Amino acid sequence: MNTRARRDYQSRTDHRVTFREAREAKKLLLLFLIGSTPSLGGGGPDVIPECTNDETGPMGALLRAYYSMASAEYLLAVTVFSIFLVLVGFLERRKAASRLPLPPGPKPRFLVGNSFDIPTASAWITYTEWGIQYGDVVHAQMFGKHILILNSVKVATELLEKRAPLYSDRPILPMLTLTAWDFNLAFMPRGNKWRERRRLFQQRFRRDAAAAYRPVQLRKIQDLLRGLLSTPEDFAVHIKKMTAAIILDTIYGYDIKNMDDRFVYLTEEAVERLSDIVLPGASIVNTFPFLRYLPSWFPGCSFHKFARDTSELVHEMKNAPLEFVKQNMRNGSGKPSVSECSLDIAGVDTTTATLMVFWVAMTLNPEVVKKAQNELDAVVGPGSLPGFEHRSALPYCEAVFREVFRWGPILPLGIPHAASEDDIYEGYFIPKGTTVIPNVWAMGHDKSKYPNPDEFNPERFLNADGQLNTDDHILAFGFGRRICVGRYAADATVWATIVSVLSTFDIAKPKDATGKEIKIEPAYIDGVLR
Ligand code: HEM
Repeated sequence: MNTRARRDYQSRTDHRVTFREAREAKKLLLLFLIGSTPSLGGGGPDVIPECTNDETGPMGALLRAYYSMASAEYLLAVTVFSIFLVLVGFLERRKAASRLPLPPGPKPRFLVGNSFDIPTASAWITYTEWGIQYGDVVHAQMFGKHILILNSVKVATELLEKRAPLYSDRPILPMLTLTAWDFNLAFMPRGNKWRERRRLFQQRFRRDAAAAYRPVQLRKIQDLLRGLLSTPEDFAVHIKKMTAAIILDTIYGYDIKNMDDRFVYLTEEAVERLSDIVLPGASIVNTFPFLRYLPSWFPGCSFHKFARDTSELVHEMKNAPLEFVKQNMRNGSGKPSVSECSLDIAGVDTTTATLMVFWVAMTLNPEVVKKAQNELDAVVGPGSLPGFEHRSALPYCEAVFREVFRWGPILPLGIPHAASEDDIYEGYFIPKGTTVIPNVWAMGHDKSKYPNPDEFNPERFLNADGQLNTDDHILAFGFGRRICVGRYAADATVWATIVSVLSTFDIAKPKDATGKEIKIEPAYIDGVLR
C-alpha cells in the first residue's frame, strides 16, 4: 500500500469510525429525547465520544470537529424538538380542551346563536334568570361570538381576580374605533398603552393620592348645597355640575363655572351614545367587523354616519379641556397633563348616576333619611357639616352608602372583560376571545345573601349592635386588574355628598297643589349607565 493509498484508507477508516459513532450518538440522542436518558445535563453529552485536547492526528481532529458539530446539532435538535413538543402539547391541550363542553346556557340557534334571546333592554334581569336556570356561569353566543355571564361573586372572583392575567382584556368592538371612543382607558385592550395609562391614573388616584383631593371635593359639595338651597327642583343639574367640577378640577385643573359649559354638554352627549356602541348586539359592525370596509350607502351600513358624528363629538370632548388648560394652565400644580390622562365616562357620569340612585332611594324611604339625620345630629352636631374625620363614627350613614351601590348599581353588567387565552373552568371550555360579563346586579340581588333584595335596607350591612358588618366589598367598582382606578376618589365624593346633603336637607316626594304626595315610580334609562 503506497502512502497516498494508506492515507485514503486511514481517512476512510476514520470516517467509518466517525459515521458509526455519529450513528450511535444519534441513536442515543433519539433515546434521550424520547425519555430513555435521564436529562440533558446528565445523559446527553456523556454519550458523545470523549475528545480531549491532547488527542492528536486525524482521528483527534475529526473527533474534535465531530464533537463540536454533534454538540451544535444536538442542541439544535433538542431545541427544535422541544419547541415541537411544546407546540404539539399546546395543540393537543387545545384540542382536548375544545372537546370539553361550553358552560351551560340557552340553546343557540343555527348561525344566529342566542341573538334573539339576548334582550336589548334590562339584559341583567334576563341574565339573572338564566343564572337561576343554568348556574353561576352562563354561556351564550351571537353569530359564533362567545359570551360568558358571571352571576355570582364566587365565579367573578375565581375568574376575573384569581385568573386576572387571563381575563383583563376588553372585547374588540370596531364601533369603539370608528367613533374614536377607543381613546378611553376603560375600553382599551390589554397591552402596553393600557398598562402605561393605567399606571399614570393609579399614581394620581390610588388611596393615599386620592386623599389629597378632599379639599376640592368638599368645596364643590358646598357649591352643591348652595345650589340646592336656591333651586332645589334642579337637584339633578346641581349634582351633574358638582361631579363634573370635581373630576375636571382633580384631573385637569379645570375650574368649571356654569352648566352651559361646552365640555359638560359634550361629555353627556358622547356618553349617551355609548350604549349604541358597546352593548351586545347594539351595532351590527361589532358582530360583522368586515362591514366597516363597506361604504355607508351599502344596505345595513348606516352605522358609518352615526360613527362619523360621534367621533367628531368625542374629538371635541377630548380637546375641550386641552383648549381650556392652554388658556388657564396652573403651572406647578403637580397635576397630570391632558395628554397623560383622559376624562372618561367612569369619572363624571358614574358618580352622577350613583348620586341619582341615592336621591331616588331617599325619596322612597323617608325613614332612612330620618335615621341617618339622627345619627349625623348625634355625632356631628347641629350647625356643622360632616367631614371625613367623622366617617368611622357614622355606621348607619356608611350602611346607606353601601346599600346605594348594592341596590342600584349604575353599571349593572359592569364593563365587559375578555378572555385573552383559552381556559377551562370546572370542566367547561372557555375559548379565547370570549366576552366576559360580570352581572353585578345578580350578585347584589342574591336572595340567599340579601333577603328581599329589591328593598332599600341599610340595616343589612349592620350587626345587631348597630355596628358595620364585614360586607364592605363594593362590587359596583368592578374586578381584577380592570377594577375602577378612580374608586377611592369616587368613594369619597359619594360618601361626602350623601352625608352633607342628609345633614342639611330633607329629601321627600313632591306634593301636588292640594298638598298630596305625588307617587314616584323610579324608572331607569337603559344604556351602559342606568
Ligand atoms: C361611583 C362612581 C364610579 C363607579 C360606580 C365606577 C365604576 C367603574 C367600573 C364598573 C369600571 C370597570 C371595572 C371592570 O372592568 O371590572 C370602571 C373603570 C374605570 N373607572 Fe370607574 N367608576 C366610578 C368613578 C370613577 C372615577 C371618579 C374615575 C376617575 C377619576 C374613574 C376612572 C375609571 C377608569 C379610568 C376606569 C378604566 C379602568 C381600566 O379599564 O383599566 N371611575 N369604573
